Amino acid sequence: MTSMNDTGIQRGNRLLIVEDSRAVARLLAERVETLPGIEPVLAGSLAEAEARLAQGAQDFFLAVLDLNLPDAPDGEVVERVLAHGLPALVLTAGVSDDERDRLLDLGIVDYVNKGNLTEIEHVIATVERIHRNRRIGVLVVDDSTSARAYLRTLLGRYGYRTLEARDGQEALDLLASGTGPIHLVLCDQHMPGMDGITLISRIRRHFSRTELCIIGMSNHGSGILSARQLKAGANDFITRPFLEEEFFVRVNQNVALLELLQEMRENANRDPLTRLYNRRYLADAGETVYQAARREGRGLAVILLDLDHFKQINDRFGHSGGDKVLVNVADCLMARARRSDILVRYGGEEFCLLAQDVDEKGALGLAEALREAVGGLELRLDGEPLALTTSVGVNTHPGTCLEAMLEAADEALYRAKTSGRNRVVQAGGETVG
Ligand SMILES: Nc1nc2c(ncn2[C@@H]2O[C@H](COP(=O)(O)OP(=O)(O)OP(=O)(O)O)[C@@H](O)[C@H]2O)c(=O)[nH]1
Repeated sequence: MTSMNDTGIQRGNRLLIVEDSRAVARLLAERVETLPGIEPVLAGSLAEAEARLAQGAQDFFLAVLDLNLPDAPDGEVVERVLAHGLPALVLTAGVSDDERDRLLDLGIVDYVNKGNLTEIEHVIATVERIHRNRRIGVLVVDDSTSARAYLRTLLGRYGYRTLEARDGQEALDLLASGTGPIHLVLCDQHMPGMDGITLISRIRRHFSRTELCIIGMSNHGSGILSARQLKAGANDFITRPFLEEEFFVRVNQNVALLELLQEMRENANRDPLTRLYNRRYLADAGETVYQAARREGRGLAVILLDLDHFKQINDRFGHSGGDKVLVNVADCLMARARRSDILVRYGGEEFCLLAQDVDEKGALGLAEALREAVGGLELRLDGEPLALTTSVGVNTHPGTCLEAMLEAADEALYRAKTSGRNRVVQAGGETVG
């Protein structure tokens, strides 16, 4: 198995813009400044660009280069920048086919006609893509060493992190190990042991289209294979030999679509006010956690918290005041939850924590700590200090299903409310605090 194969350089968030036209440089810099986390650095000449790079080439993740500079009229800047291992996007005022081929052969990311404003948007989209790609893992599965090396070089040009596997089994092992993370699999068809179609269908047994995308690769003339790869679960295919530009368009579009799907899924699972997970997420992810805990005989606790007399806060400070309190409580609970806990906004002013690997004593201790933490929040609304308390229901009895666990915790919470509020009550048990 071959390990992570990016250049190993931790690149920074700076974008080098080498452009002698002040108007174009300013236009680019202003657009780049709207992108979160990217810092544009301007240079008006080759000498200035080299000075910037000498201060720390690794601070930059990409360079946007004007081909004609006062001290480098014939595109000399391209090779100088590429020598630093920095991906380069070239701005031209129109190039001949020969010149374009020469630039692509040098290994630039792309070339763009800077005279055209819509092309400037393409530059911005590419800058954003490459910046994000540092977090995108691509697994290349191919038995040919040279094919893997070629794909790794291409992917590196766009800033992707690349992993390699020599055959289907290595690929499955790598995916199962959780190394990565891996967002895209580029998969050759003809490999010893397991062919591409078999590998694709085996990957799809474990990874949905919202988890990773797959692009199958087959040789020119293999006709029906691409259709079979798609039917097996590939999102797309590339016929070899391919034009590098087509390769990048397909890879980038598939990754962008995956990100969009993941963002939509994330939003569907989150409460928009507090950004905590929502009840729908608890039903999905909680069920998996519940089943695993039952199977492995591990302790599980449901802790339901409901803020006391919350209606009065809304009545006094308005809905927006109430919202601020909910956000503060959510942050407070989040700060105390462990990574393995599932914390959700369960209802209006109700929160649920599903805690793993916890026994009865631990769960009651945690519930009490959460009650105290909410009670200890120093909140002010309209300049007035606000005392907040919460009632808590706890259940550590596994019951027959997660739903039953939640119902029993809810019943305990009801008893906490009716017995005076600001206390923890255990399902089937006594008041704790
Ligand atoms: N500001 C705000 N209020 C909400 C939200 N969701 C629910 N609420 C309010 O939360 C209040 C809940 O009131 P009740 O169910 O009567 O409970 P309570 O006043 O907390 O009283 P007890 O639970 O019995 O202690 C209602 O006034 C809801 O309008 C929200 O997203 N934002």
